[in-house]
Amino acid sequence: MSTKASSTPATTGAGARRAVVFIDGEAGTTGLGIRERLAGLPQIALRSIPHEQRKDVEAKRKLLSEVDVVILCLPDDAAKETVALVEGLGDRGPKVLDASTAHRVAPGWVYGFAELAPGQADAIAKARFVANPGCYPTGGVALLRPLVEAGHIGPDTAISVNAVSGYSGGGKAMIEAYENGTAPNFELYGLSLAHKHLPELQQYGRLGRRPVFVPSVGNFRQGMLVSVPLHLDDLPGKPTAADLHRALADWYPAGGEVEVMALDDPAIRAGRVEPEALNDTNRLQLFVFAHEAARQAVLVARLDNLGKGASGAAVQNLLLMTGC
Ligand SMILES: NC(=O)C1=CN([C@@H]2O[C@H](COP(=O)(O)OP(=O)(O)OC[C@H]3O[C@@H](n4cnc5c(N)ncnc54)[C@H](OP(=O)(O)O)[C@@H]3O)[C@@H](O)[C@H]2O)C=CC1
Ligand SMILES: CC(=O)N[C@@H](CCC(=O)OP(=O)(O)O)C(=O)O
Repeated sequence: MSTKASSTPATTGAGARRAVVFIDGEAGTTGLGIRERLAGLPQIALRSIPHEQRKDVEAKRKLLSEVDVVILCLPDDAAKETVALVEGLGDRGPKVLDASTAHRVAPGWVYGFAELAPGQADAIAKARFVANPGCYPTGGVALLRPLVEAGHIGPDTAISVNAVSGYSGGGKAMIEAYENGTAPNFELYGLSLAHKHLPELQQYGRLGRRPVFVPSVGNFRQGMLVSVPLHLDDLPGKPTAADLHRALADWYPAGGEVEVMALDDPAIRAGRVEPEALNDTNRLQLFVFAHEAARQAVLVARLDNLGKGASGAAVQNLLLMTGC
């Protein structure tokens, strides 16, 4: 797979070339999660910079010219700096998979949500620059895009998205605050209503109006729920909850990472759902809760913020980008 003459020779037991990958920010929460997942994939060879040189620009530039793909697990500003180094290398530069927020709605970048729409996985496979989605938009876009495409959500429909995340979503600093007991057990945040995930949520959800987005974080390490309350009579064509469920089920192929839960699923019958059931997986579950007589529904997405919301999706994209 490697196309770089100077790459460390990398062969599988069968002698086939392996894709050579550098994770910039490999010691952070997302980087570590990707490394753990890649440990079981012999078709990927990892290259690293010694820890004490991890922010050394020259060391980075050299390694970038020797790998097939760089995965950016960095704060936004640092991600932009590494992208500038890659661009400076021209054709000798690697493909880029950016896990930060820096490029998700930037021109020239492909959104790394393979299940977004037909053809998206192919677009990721062919792209030089791929932006891994945010954890919350992964759930929100997965719920909303099919309903927009089916005409159940119109350009004028007002949408609110509520969500709760495990504290690992805030990276090393938030993990430390929760684990040393200095963070609250639960809090709403983003209440200036300008969370960094709004642009991608609106763009890839194809929402005509800016949604109201209210995230929250609780005292559990990982796991996530994203929910969208709906008044069915306010939607175009006044659909039933079964209509919404059918639109979701028709959109996602059976057997993929996105699973539309049956209307008689135990969680739906019980009227409750918890956030941790998909931890350490790359799966995403979608639920339609409803009170048909009251003409109300609540859509819920469940995922692991570190799985399909970050490192799991990154590995899925890496395999598409390398053809491994
Ligand atoms: N945690 C999550 O659930 C998700 C995170 N993301 C995104 O992924 C990115 C990384 O987040 P996360 O892993 O949580 O963050 P962490 O804070 O856990 O890790 C960030 C890592 O980047 C390193 N770093 C910072 N600047 C540089 C630099 N210039 N060169 C090399 N390394 C550098 C840090 O090292 P040091 O500490 O030594 O400075 C640290 O190890 C962010 O953009 C985040 O928004 C995306 C989806 C979900
Ligand atoms: C609990 C918590 O703080 N979560 C983070 C989002 C984590 C994430 O997905 O950030 P990316 O945009 O880089 O993907 C936040 O709200 O900023």
